[in-house]
Amino acid sequence: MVAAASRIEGNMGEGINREPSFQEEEDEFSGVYSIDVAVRVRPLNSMELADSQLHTVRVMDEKIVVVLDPSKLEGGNEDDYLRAHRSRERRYTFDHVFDETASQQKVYAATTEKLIGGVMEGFNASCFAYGATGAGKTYTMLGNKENPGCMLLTVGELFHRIEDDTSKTYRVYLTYLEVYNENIRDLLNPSTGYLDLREDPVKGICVAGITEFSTTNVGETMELLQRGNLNRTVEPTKKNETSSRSHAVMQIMIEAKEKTADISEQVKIGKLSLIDLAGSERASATDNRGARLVEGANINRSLLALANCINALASDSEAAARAGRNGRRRVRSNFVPYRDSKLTRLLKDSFGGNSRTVMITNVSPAGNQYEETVNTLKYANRAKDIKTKVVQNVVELDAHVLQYQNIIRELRSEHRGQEGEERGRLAV
Ligand SMILES: Nc1ncnc2c1ncn2[C@@H]1O[C@H](COP(=O)(O)OP(=O)(O)OP(=O)(O)O)[C@@H](O)[C@H]1O
Repeated sequence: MVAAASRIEGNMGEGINREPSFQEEEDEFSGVYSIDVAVRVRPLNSMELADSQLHTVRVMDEKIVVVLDPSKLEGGNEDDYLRAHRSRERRYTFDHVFDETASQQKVYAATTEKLIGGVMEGFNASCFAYGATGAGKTYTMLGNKENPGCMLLTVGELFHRIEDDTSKTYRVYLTYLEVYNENIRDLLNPSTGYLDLREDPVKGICVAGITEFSTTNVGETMELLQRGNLNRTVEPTKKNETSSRSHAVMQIMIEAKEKTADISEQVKIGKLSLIDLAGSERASATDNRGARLVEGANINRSLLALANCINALASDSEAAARAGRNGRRRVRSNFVPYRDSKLTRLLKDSFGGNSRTVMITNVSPAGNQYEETVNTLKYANRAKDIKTKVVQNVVELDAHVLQYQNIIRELRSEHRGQEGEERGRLAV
């Protein structure tokens, strides 16, 4: 089987002169954004060290990543290689590149932290970790007790800022789901079985029947996340002892309302999606059989669908930019095959819609992971070209008042009915 990522074509050294991510409109959060793409290189693990695997990835200026072909390195000095084989190396530029010494805090500060302010102001944002199996996605997104990852650090900071903001009242609730073998399961309430996606004209893509848990502090949120993780589908594979076999999506919804709001005030509703994708993998490299092989095929199917969407969206953005440079208006856009998998339907907003999006690309530096690393970087390089348009989600409070009025009306009529029954009984 060919790894999903291999469908993405990238040129050696492409993107070196890339401008940093930008906002085309003049206001703090709304506007057109390029997807922010970061790369994180994990350290060689104990097995790779015991196996004397070559370290084939170099990071320069926290922006450039260079991958050396291990077949040209065998027996040679890695630094000599750099001088002798400059033309053979693969070199990419990204918004941020973190080497193996980068702390969880550093990765978080450059990626998800900058999404928090917008989400509190009613904007949507997404961060997802992409990479080969065992490359460090779950470590980056979730981490562990000693080194919490982006999900927990983001939630911590979010509640910090909510506490500090005395001008508004906030309501925070969260959902946590997995996409496993093309089925959606609620990780916080797995007894609900498989859930369906639907498109809401106001909320965008929604999972019908998913349980939303209201949360008021970090401790509560961590408990919910831990509970959800116990329900996540994880199996040992040859490449990773605790390989995530599903895509996990945590969504935090934040409703913000001015404390001084009068009856016609507005409610801002922001949504932050934090996504730990399952690892892309080659069946030949993982030696998987039976159920693991079927899972792998489904994982690759959804990642291939994601790659195809990224390709279509990136081509659109390039064509629009070209048309703009030539003073033309581009009218035709590519068909984006979101419907090819549950994952792409679920992430439609994150890529092609109303969301500021950060992609964290995880790679291993080990020589025996060379192909996976290069494929992953090509994929990420393509994603840099995608642009999303971010707008604020505002709901008129009048609509809520109307809802409450309806509820009060129903309760009153129920109460009246009960009173009637009571009177009837007394009269008998
Ligand atoms: N930056 C890092 N520093 C230290 N250890 C790391 C780092 N990244 C990953 N690891 C370790 O490497 C192992 C594999 O990482 P992880 O489980 O995060 O991979 P993954 O990409 O989520 O894999 P899969 O797709 O199979 O679930 C874990 O033991 C993890 O703790």
